[in-house]
Amino acid sequence: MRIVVDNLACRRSGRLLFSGLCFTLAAGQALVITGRNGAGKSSLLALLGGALKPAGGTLQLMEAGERTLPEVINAVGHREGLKAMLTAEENLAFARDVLGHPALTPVEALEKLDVAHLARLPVAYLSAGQRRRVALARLFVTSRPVWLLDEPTSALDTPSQALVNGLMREHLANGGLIVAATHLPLALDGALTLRIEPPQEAEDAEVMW
Ligand SMILES: Nc1ncnc2c1ncn2[C@@H]1O[C@H](COP(=O)(O)OP(=O)(O)OP(=O)(O)O)[C@@H](O)[C@H]1O
Repeated sequence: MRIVVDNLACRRSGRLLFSGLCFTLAAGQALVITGRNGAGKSSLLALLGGALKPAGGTLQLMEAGERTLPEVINAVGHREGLKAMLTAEENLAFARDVLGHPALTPVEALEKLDVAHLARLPVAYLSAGQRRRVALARLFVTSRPVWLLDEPTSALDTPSQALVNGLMREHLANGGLIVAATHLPLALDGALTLRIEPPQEAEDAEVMW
C-alpha cells in the first residue's frame, strides 16, 4: 500500500495555504508534518481524509485493491471527536461500529493506552490527557492501516508520550502508515518530514495587513 501525493494545493477561506506539495508514503513509513500555527497541517490531514477537496494536484492510494483512501484511514484529530455524555467504552464501541473492521474490544483498546480504569466514566469527567488517550484508543478498535494523527502527544505526560510513541512504532513495524502533524518531537526513527511553509503570496498578504 502506498499514498502518492503530487503537486497538492490547499485553499481555505480564499487563502492559499500551500501548493506544489509532493510525497510518497509506503507501508511501514511515517510522515511527520510541522509548521507554524495556521500553516495548514490539519488542513493537509483533512485533505488526506477526504474531508476537504484539493485546490490542485492529486492524492492517490496505490496497491490497496478496491479500497479508497478514506476507507483505509483511522483519524484522531486535535478536537478528538468524543461524545462527552457517553462513557469511554461507549465512545469506542460507537467508533468501532462506524469504522467497521473490528479489532480489539473497547476495553482492550483502553488497556493499550493504560486507561482501562476509565472505561465506565463519561468522557465529560476526564482530564485533557485522559481524553486524548481515550481518543487514541480508537486506533485499536478497528484495523485500518493508515493513521492520521493531529498532535498525538499533546496534553500527554512524559510516560504517556513514550507509550504513544511506542504504539506508533509498533504500528509501523506491522506495516501500517502514519501521517502525524505535531509541534512536539515524535520518537519515530527514519520518519519522513515535511514542513509546511506559507507560499510567498500569503506572506506578502500578511505583511500588507
Ligand atoms: N473550517 C475552516 N474554514 C475556513 N478556514 C479554516 C477552517 N479551518 C481552518 N481554517 C483556516 O485554515 C488555516 C490553516 O489551519 P490549520 O488548522 O490547517 O493549521 P495548522 O497548521 O494545523 O495550525 P495549528 O498548528 O494551530 O494547529 C488557518 O488560517 C485557519 O484559520
